[in-house]
Amino acid sequence: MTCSFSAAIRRVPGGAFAKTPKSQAMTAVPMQTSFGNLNTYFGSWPKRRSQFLIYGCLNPRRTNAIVSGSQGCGHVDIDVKDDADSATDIGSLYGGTPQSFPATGDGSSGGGPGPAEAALAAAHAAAAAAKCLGLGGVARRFKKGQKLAMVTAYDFPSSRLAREAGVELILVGDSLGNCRLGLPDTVGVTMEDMLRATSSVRRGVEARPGASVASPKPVVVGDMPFGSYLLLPDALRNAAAFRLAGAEMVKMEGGRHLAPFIEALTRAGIAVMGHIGLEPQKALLQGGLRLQGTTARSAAEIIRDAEELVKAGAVAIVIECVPVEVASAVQAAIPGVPVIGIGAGGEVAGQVLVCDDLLGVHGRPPSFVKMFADVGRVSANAYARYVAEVRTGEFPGEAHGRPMKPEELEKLKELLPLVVKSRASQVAKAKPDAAASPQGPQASSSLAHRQQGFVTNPIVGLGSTGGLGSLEVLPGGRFQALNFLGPRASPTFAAARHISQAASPGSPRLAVLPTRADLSAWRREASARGRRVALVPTMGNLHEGHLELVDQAKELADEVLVSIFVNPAQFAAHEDLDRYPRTLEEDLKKLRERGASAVFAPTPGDMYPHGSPGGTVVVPHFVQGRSEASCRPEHFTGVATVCLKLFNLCDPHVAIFGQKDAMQCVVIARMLEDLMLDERMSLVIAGTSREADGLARSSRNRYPTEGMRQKAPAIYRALLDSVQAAGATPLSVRSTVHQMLEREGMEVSYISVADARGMAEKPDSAELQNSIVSIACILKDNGVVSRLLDCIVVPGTGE
Ligand SMILES: Nc1nc(=O)c2c([nH]1)NC[C@@H]1CN(c3ccc(C(=O)N[C@@H](CCC(=O)O)C(=O)O)cc3)CN21
Ligand SMILES: CC(C)C(=O)C(=O)O
Repeated sequence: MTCSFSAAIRRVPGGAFAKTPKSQAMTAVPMQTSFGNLNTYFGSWPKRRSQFLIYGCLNPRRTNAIVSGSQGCGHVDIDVKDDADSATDIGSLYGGTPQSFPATGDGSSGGGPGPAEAALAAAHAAAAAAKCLGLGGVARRFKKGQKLAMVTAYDFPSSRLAREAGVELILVGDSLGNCRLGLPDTVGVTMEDMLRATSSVRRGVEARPGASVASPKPVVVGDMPFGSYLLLPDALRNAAAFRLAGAEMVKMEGGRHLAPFIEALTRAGIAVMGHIGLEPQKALLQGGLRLQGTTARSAAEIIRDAEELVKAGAVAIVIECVPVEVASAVQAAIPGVPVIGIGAGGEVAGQVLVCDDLLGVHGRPPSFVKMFADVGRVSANAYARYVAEVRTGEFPGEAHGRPMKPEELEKLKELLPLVVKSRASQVAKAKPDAAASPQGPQASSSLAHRQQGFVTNPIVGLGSTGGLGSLEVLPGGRFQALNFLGPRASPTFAAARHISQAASPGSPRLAVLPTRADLSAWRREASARGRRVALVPTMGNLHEGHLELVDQAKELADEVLVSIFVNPAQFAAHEDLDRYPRTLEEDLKKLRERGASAVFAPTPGDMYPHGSPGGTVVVPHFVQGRSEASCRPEHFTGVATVCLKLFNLCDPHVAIFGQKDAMQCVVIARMLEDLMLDERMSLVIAGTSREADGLARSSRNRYPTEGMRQKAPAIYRALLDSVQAAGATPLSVRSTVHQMLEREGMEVSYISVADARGMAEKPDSAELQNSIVSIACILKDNGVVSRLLDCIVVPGTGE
């Protein structure tokens, strides 16, 4: 430790400590300082060490007490061995003996580290995490051949996440403009924007990391925005502003013409990172955001630029969007300086990516980006759930609010008897028995939904004839009313859609995906483009009901993927698997006209490589023996299994089913919940699509003879009449429907009035609200037998 009394440790904006010249008259880095000491000017200083330097105090506990919040200014210059990667130098600075990290699981000490060793290890880890990697640390890792990871950050949380992940460098990129400010490109970003971002990023780096983080703090690089370094004085002033805002280095786009700037900045104590290849601030002159250095001549220019920048003092170089070989040659030409590539291959010292690109939150990432997570999608689901839960009253729940102390509440009631009493009593009464609450519709209905976890659109199935209204089953298996009614039902809307399709000839194009491999390629492309995907699973033989699902899917996502697969596993041996109508060409034509994006039409062998149903199946036990499952015991296992396969393959944001197959909807909703798929997708149940006379549309409607067709609408009429009758109960519905349909000569396989969530049959005299009334009928005519299904949902009260 040598004392030369030439520098001061100052607290800089953002709270970090930096080493600066003692007097303002001096250059940023004192001329007499040793080369080895240079690095100490470019990192920010760990608080403990700075405090020691400021006060020259050997007792760290005492300094903690003295310094907090002070604007420290001292005068000790020390020759710090910049060894931020080893956890020893804080100890030696304070006079401790260097300790080696206790080896975990070391048998010699008889069963791992004891409490003292563990505490020491934790202390070392904390000390390491509190340090700054600094330019010296980066240089050391580079010399050791370790690859360097740099990522952009623009604010506190993105910086904290990057720091906790252990990146070496954080770039406060001017991509702030297009990524976070909604600008068309990076050109409109101002110094003000960048400084605010830089100080926030600095705070994220300084925030106390999670307990498991042992890596030192990364170096923060400020990206000089367009126009901030046109003239040398601008460059100096603006770079200094970055330094004060918390950046340890600045990055500038440009070739050898920047050499004098880099020399001047370096002389002023500001480290510079060059940026060559694609320079987005110059995109207009470079022919757009495209690959650079594609010719031998231009590649050679780039390599010379790199050499000149390094000669001028650049401590690192970003190279963007050039062929792999060019980036590799740049690194070879400047072996002493790390080259950080983006879209430039792996033969360089490190990589940089825009955080929004790797997280999947940027709409249009460049093609060289790898998306490491689909955070955009996770977020979209979270927002959708939030909105839905606010609307249904599910949120806030009891855990999300605080009650008033009873005695204060009493006093308040006395003060304001009219206002307070009524509300408090409502809540108090509604709680124990929500459904039976005689209170206002608001309180009782929202609590009823919560109890049942079920919200219905009151119009679904009740008196409507078209495919109107729909239910969304939210993550967590809840149903939410979706309002497709307005625009869909209006003729103007239909006309507008017609015109918009006609106006773009040749599109929409329908991708036909006959194999899993085709699907997977299509799906990846959709992901890469940040497109939301809605899946409409079908067995083909498409009718208007399916096409209405496609319409609704278009409202919910960017791409509509329709699967067409006649699933052998859901047909029992005696059922009509072989006779099931297969009309692929017609189906494709209809989907093309309707504007679906893609059709996945696999073979049974592709879906069941080990034969159907295969060794592993999904069994929805909870419906066994109930309504449709009582007739077709294996059917729902086949349905759930194939849907799970389809969800895994298609990875949709949302899947849409028609409500007509009520039990199927309940089975899928429950599967999503039980197998925790609801974390990544939601389910929308669309209202049953009906012919003008009320007959539910079905792929099987081709079967009925003309005579059957005449009779079939009686099914829906019977359902409606029975539930709308005054004082209707589950018992009355069951018996009325039976009588009405048997009078028509139909055979009722079952008529079920079930709890909408679990499909448990409701007791005879239970409330009819929140039930699914479902039916299967057998029609016979001239030796032809047909089985027709229908259902309606009876909504809860108060909606
Ligand atoms: N989100 C985001 N990611 C970035 O990587 C990034 C930004 N924004 N903004 C600032 C600059 C601009 N960058 C970009 C932006 C787009 C392409 C791009 O689309 N390139 C085409 C290459 C076309 C060609 O080679 O001709 C591509 O398809 O990747 C490249 C770099 C890199 N930077
Ligand atoms: C793409 C990287 C290198 C960048 O300059 C930015 O994010 O602004």
